[in-house]
Amino acid sequence: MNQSKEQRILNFVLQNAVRGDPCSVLDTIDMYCSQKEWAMNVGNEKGLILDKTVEEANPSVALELGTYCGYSAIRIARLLKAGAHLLTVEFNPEFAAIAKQMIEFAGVQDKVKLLEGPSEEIIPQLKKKYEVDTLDFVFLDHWKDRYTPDTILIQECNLLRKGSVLLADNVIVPGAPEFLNYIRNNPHFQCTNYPSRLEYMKVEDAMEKAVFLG
Ligand SMILES: Oc1cc(-c2ccc(F)cc2)cc2cccnc12
Ligand SMILES: [Mg+2]
Repeated sequence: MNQSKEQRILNFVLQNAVRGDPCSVLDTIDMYCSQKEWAMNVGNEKGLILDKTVEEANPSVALELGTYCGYSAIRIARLLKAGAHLLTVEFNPEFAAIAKQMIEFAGVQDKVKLLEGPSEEIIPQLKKKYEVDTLDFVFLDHWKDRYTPDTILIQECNLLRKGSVLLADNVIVPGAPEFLNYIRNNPHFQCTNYPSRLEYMKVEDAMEKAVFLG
């Protein structure tokens, strides 16, 4: 059975990156996906925006929707303070299996909890099953038609507090126009747009930050 692209990316990391060194894993994924096979990692350009947003938020509890191969989970986890942790949700079992190995190779597994399943099922479980009080940071990077319903669900589950930071990838490409309309017209959020480029491509993309005002 021939390998998936995601398996090829993982193998390239296992053979070329430094075990326990998150930055070398990120650089190796970026090298493979810019030179060999495009893949939907947030990449280094938008990754720098993600870094700055995470550093500014300095979250104790972070949530990621859309793990894929684990690139942004590693990117976020490497910046977390002692005792802080990231919960990352992946619906696709093949992707989750790859991400688990990628996260362990990078050495950030103690800071990351990978939850496999649909976001709409997992979000309502966060308080009771995963002992979350509130989320300090949320990275939305899953299917774009889930951005709005999951943002509403997160609010309904009382998971945000004054100052919680949401950051959404791909608001230009593939695009999340309905989410932009929802969040920019919602008086409970203060929004900022960060123009950038689609990972590994000379194509315009952007990230949207939304701070919950309570
Ligand atoms: O960063 C992403 C990029 C794309 C994408 C796919 C095909 C294209 F031609 C362009 C962009 C899809 C994503 C789906 C989920 C999370 N992130 C994505
Ligand atoms: Mg993305």
